[in-house]
This record gives sequence, C-alpha cells and structure tokens, in this order.
Amino acid sequence: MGAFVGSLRPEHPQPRALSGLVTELGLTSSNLLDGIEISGITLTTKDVRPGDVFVGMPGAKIHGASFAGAARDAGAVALLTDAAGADIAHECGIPIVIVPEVRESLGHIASWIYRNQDVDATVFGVTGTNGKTSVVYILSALLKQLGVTNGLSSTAERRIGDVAMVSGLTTPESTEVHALLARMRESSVRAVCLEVSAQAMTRHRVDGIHFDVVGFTNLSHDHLDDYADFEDYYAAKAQLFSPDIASRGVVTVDDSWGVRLAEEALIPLTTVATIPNSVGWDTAQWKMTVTEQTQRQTSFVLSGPDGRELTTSVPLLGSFMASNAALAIVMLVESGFDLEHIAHVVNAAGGIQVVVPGRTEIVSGEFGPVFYLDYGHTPDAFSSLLTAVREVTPGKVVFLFGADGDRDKTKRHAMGKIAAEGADVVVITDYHPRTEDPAVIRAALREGATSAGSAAEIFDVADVQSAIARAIAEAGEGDAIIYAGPGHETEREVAGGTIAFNFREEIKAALTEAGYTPRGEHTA
Ligand SMILES: CC(=O)N[C@H]1[C@@H](OP(=O)(O)OP(=O)(O)OC[C@H]2O[C@@H](n3ccc(=O)[nH]c3=O)[C@H](O)[C@@H]2O)O[C@H](CO)[C@@H](O)[C@@H]1O[C@H](C)C(=O)N[C@@H](C)C(=O)N[C@H](CCC(=O)O)C(=O)O
Ligand SMILES: Nc1ncnc2c1ncn2[C@@H]1O[C@H](COP(=O)(O)OP(=O)(O)OP(=O)(O)O)[C@@H](O)[C@H]1O
Repeated sequence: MGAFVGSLRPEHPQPRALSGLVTELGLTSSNLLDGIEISGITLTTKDVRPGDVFVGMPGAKIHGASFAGAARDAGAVALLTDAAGADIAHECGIPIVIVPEVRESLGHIASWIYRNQDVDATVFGVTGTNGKTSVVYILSALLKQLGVTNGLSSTAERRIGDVAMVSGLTTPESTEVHALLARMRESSVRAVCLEVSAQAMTRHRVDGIHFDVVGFTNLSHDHLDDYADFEDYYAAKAQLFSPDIASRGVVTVDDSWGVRLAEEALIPLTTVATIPNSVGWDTAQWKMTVTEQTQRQTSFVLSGPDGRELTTSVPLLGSFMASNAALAIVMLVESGFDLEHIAHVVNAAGGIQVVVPGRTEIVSGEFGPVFYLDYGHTPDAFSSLLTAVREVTPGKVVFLFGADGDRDKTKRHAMGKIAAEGADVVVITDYHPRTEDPAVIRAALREGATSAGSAAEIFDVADVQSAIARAIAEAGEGDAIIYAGPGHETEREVAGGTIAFNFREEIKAALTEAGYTPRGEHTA
C-alpha cells in the first residue's frame, strides 16, 4: 500500500522503433523520431533505465513532465505526456509523444513496447474487498501443484518462480504490469495470477491485458475516501467483468454485491457460494462447506454442477480462507482444468500447499498464546478474523490493531466497535499515521470500541513495540492474540516519511522477551 519500491523488468529487452509506436498507435509527436529505439517505459525517475520512454503524468502533487530533464539524464530517450506536460518539458531535448490523457493510453503503449499484444499464458485476475491476495497465492500454489509454471502479482509481492520483489501498490501501474508480463514470458510462465484493485480499474492499470478468467471475492466497507459511495466502489470492480477485458468470470455470491454482479456481468459466469444460507446460496452453481477447522488448517467440500465434488484442505485458519480456496479452484476449472484431476493432484500432496505471507500467519511457537499476524484492515475482515480465531481458541482472544492515516476515515468507528464486540481484550496502537495526528486516529478507534458497550478491556498504547508487549502480557497458554493490519509489511509510514519496521520480527522479539519461543520461519 505505498509508493514505488522497484519493478521486475525483462532481462533481455527487445528494443522497438519509437517511430513504429507513433505510427502504429496513431500518436502525435513533436520532434524527429528517426533512429530512436525504445526498450522500456516508466513513470518515475526512480526507475529510469537507458532506452526508456519516460512518462510525464499529471499527479496529485506535481506534473511528472517536470522531471523530463532528470529522466533524460538517467537515459530516457523520449517523453510521453499530455499537452500540459509538453508545455512544461518543451526544452527537455528528447522527442515528445503527446496523448490527450496519459493514463488512458498508457496500458496499450506499454503493451506495445513490451510486445504483450499476444500473451499466450493464461491470465487470471482477482478482485473484491477482502481475500484478493489470498486467492492469488492459492491459485499460484494450485497451479504449481498441477505442474504449471506461473507468476503472481499481489499486495505482498510480485513473484516469478523463486524471483520475488516486495510490492508497492496492490496492482502496479500499467508500465510495471506490462514489464512484469514480459519478464514472465522470458521465464516461460504459462499462467499469470494478478490481484486487481478497484483503483487499478479506475486508473487504467490493467489496460492492454485480456484476462482469461476473473474472480470476485466480496465487497464491503473500504476505500470510501477514493470512491463517492459503495455504488461507485462496486462499479469500479465490476468493470473487470466486461467482455473487452475478460473472457469468463467466477463470482462469490455470499453477499448481495456478488449476486448483483452475477446478474449484471456481460461475460459467461459461474457462481460459488461459501456461506450456507447466505443470499446467493440457493442459486449458486458451486457450493463450499467447511468440514473442520483447526488453528492451522481448514478442510472443506466443494460441490459443483453434475455432482462433481472435491474434498480437501487449505493450511490456513478460517472459513474465509476455504472460501478463497473454493474461488481459486472454480477459476481453475473455468480455465479448463478438470476438477477430478485437481482433486487427485492436491490430495496426493495432503491438501493445498500454500503459504500466504501475513494472512492468519502463526508467528508463535509451540507454547504460550497463539499469535496470528494478519493483514485485515477492514471492518468485515476484523469480523471474519475474530469469528475464525474464536472458534479454535479455548481461552481469551486479544485483538491488537491500528488504522491507516490519510486513508478512509469513515471505517475507523466500525473497526473499533467490531474489535470490542469480538475480543476479550482490545489493544489500540499506531499504524501508518502518515500525515495525520496518530492520537486522533487512535481516539476514533477507541470511541468505536467503547461504543460496543462490551465487557472487553480496552488499552490505548501509542508505541507499537509497547502495544505488542501489552498484548502478549494479556495472554497465556490457551489464549490467542491477533495483530490485524500489518501482515507482510516491513515498514511504517510516519509523519510523511517511511521507517523500517519488520512487524513479524518485532513480534518474535517480543515473544522471546516474554519467555516464549517463536516460530523459526514464516510459514503459515
Ligand atoms: C493517490 C494516488 O493515487 N497516487 C498515485 C499517483 O501519485 P501522485 O499523483 O501523488 O504523484 P505525484 O507525486 O504528484 O507525482 C506525479 C508524477 O511524477 C512522478 N515523479 C514524482 C517525483 C519524482 O521525484 N519523480 C517522478 O518521476 C511520479 O511517479 C508521478 O508519475 O501516481 C503514482 C504513479 O505515478 C502512483 O504510484 C500513486 O499511487 C499511490 C502510491 C497510492 O497509494 N495509490 C492508492 C490509492 C492505490 O492505488 N491503492 C490501491 C489499494 C488497493 C487495496 O487496498 O485493495 C492499490 O492498488 O495499491
Ligand atoms: N474471503 C474473505 N472474506 C473476508 N475476509 C477475508 C477474506 N479473505 C481474507 N480476509 C481477511 O482480509 C485480510 C486481507 O486478506 P487479503 O490480503 O487476501 O485481501 P486483499 O483483498 O488482498 O486485501 P488488500 O487489497 O488490502 O491487499 C486477511 O488478512 C483476512 O483478515
């Protein structure tokens, strides 16, 4: 959820003539283009490589064309921008290609530069409020078990086989997405699993990609700072299910948004219901039922049309993780895999072999309280998490969390309230205050927690390390601690800057300090 941190580009770029780009895509340019070869494209000076087209895009703070000179010095051979950018950068000394709206053209231009017009790998896309990262990891793990070389892009990381890079955005800008696809092609990837945020749809980040199968998890309160209301937020995600973007879709119909999407989408659709008696249960084509839950595993049966059935397990806590697995499996079936074959391969290995970093990840060791590190940061995720952990915990549940600064403020009250309704002890702490006053964020969470009127004990501990220690002090053998929010993250965004803060390691250090032995490595 942050700024640019790096990109996976092709190792052996195949340059193309800039004049070809301009002619083939019918673009306008201001200078002579003859003899100029382009091999990449970027919209940040932090990632310019020799032979790049630098994209001068208007931003919230500044017009990117202001950096054309710096980009040229770093090796950029052309500038792509709008009319305002061309005015700003008219003396930059490299050819300028002008488009009416940069974002609207960018995906197709990046696709052309990286030769992605005819991607022959199967492309999967996953959207929804909660569960996208988990579904993408489960899809990728299933494909690996099925012997299919694949790559993924998620909030946690971009990954091609053993090569991984930490992510900045959930869905990278189109310049990065297309570079990633080209790099995947070099690595003989046969399937691509992409997490697609609502912002990615609104900001044209996946333009120039045609998805073979897209999946929808759910829709609940998030990002209402970016969207006027739920209707707007839904519409952004629903765009992924358009015929010009995707061939087929799988929709989880556990909530009314999923039911609506299944009714409205104009592509061939399959539905899956994973909560018995929920709004879409009776009409869904596929149904998933949880058969057993433990701290480390959830088993389920997935039944489909024509009596087809698969029984397996996912090594993650929570019925919602079984929902995510069910969606991933039906997406694979829709892409052409046979359910019986999937069942055979997966069960020969004792279930789905997946590790999802920072999603209900157990950080604690054999003794003492079970410490879950999770990325949940929406009221709905809090609720699912608390229900799941409660079901497998004989003792107390301690819930530790904070909230993002400079992001949707309207969800804070509900986050606090749900925490205090579901936990025995609530510890509120700072998270990423960014430019906001952290005390104000905590006060909103505290107010929500108090409004629950529950018996939960509420602590407000600003310092994150002290808050972790407080949570551990409140729990013992048989109890559980959930740290909701940080998941895989290794930094905190404070006062407009970034500080290194590896949450997983901090928790391990605090567990050790309290006399417990944390897990050696981060396997879920
Ligand atoms: C609020 C927002 O959308 N910001 C995006 C925007 O940044 P900005 O408008 O602030 O950019 P700016 O600082 O004004 O700079 C303008 C241009 O100059 C360039 N620049 C700027 C400075 C410099 O030194 N060199 C340089 O080249 C910038 O790369 C940019 O292209 O343009 C940048 C790309 O150029 C994006 O990376 C950035 O996304 C930010 C990081 C972001 O957090 N976006 C959020 C809303 C987002 O997309 N979130 C979803 C979350 C999904 C989920 O939780 O489910 C996501 O997909 O990640
Ligand atoms: N299907 C689901 N329904 C409800 N909550 C879920 C579901 N799957 C995951 N969660 C909760 O949401 C959290 C985030 O999960 P995940 O990272 O998979 O979602 P995401 O959609 O990728 O989130 P983001 O877009 O913010 O990266 C999890 O850590 C868990 O608490």
